[in-house]
Amino acid sequence: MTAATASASAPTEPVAVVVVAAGAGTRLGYGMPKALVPVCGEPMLLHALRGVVAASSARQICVAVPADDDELAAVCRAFAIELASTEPATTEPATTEPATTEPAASEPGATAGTARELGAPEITVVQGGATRAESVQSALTALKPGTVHVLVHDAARPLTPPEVFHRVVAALRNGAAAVIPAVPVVDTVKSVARTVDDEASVADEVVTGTPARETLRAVQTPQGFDAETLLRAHRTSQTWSEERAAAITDDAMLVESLGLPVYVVRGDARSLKITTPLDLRLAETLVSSLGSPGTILTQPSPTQEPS
Ligand SMILES: Nc1ccn([C@@H]2O[C@H](COP(=O)(O)OP(=O)(O)OP(=O)(O)O)[C@@H](O)[C@H]2O)c(=O)n1
Ligand SMILES: C[C@](O)(CO)[C@H](O)COP(=O)(O)O
Repeated sequence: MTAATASASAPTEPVAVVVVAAGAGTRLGYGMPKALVPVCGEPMLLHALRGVVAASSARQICVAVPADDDELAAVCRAFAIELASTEPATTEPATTEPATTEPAASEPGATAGTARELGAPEITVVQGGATRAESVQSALTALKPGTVHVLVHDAARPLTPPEVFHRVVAALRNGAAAVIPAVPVVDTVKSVARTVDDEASVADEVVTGTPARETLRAVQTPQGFDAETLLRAHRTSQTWSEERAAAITDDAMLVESLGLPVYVVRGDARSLKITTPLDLRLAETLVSSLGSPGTILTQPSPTQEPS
């Protein structure tokens, strides 16, 4: 199916959301995994998970946490309980499998059973890897069979408004195999090179070019994919050299490398990635003034251009 021929009224397909939360948060500098750092008193991951649930009808949320983590897995367990106490019961028959036969949610591949029994998305916890791409790969191995669409979302973007998820899912349902949210770049962007010899005493870098700004976008998450395509893209990247693999900064570039189109939908300034202490302060200001992801649904973005 192509984007041009797909029908907007296509039936909904099973969606899973991968939330990557295994990063160290070195640039934030809190001495703990970034996803655990509190945003207005609650772990960043919890804000992100609430945002995913408020926005999407995912049947599974697969969270990649650091290998030596207990605390983020505990956040996931607590969230599954929170969901179970707020979600209406499903019309599907409840599983007869007792929750106690499932592995604890802190174990790789573990599922928090309570939420599943009540029709909320399954929360699955896996061990992340040394890089973001490896964390995604680990989560992909734990997807439920039959998953058709996968969204990959950064725990470090805890304030992504639901509309962004909706745009991504709509593009998938309209036939895209890969779709990313993005915003225009506001600064003039330069390519640079390290200075050498005499120039090095003048400055560290020198400009090599100025790409046309109208053609540039700052890319956000969730990035959405046809599940088979994303799996194929990650499998292919596992054959890449260490140097090439180290340069992977998002999932879309893996699909690009397969020669497939990656479509772009409008992102949102509120979907900022918390990377530095200044980003954290900004996020806290946004939560204080607009509320948490589940409660900022109806607020227009202060920086959004009219659609
Ligand atoms: N090995 C890794 C590295 C990153 N991530 C996740 O990928 C997202 C984007 O990464 P980034 O913001 O760069 O987070 P960190 O890697 O934690 O940041 P830093 O480079 O400052 O350590 C985050 O949600 C992060 O948890 C991950 O799951 N596994
Ligand atoms: C995936 C991403 O958030 C898109 O902007 C970004 O590329 C992650 O980059 P990082 O290197 O993990 O900070």
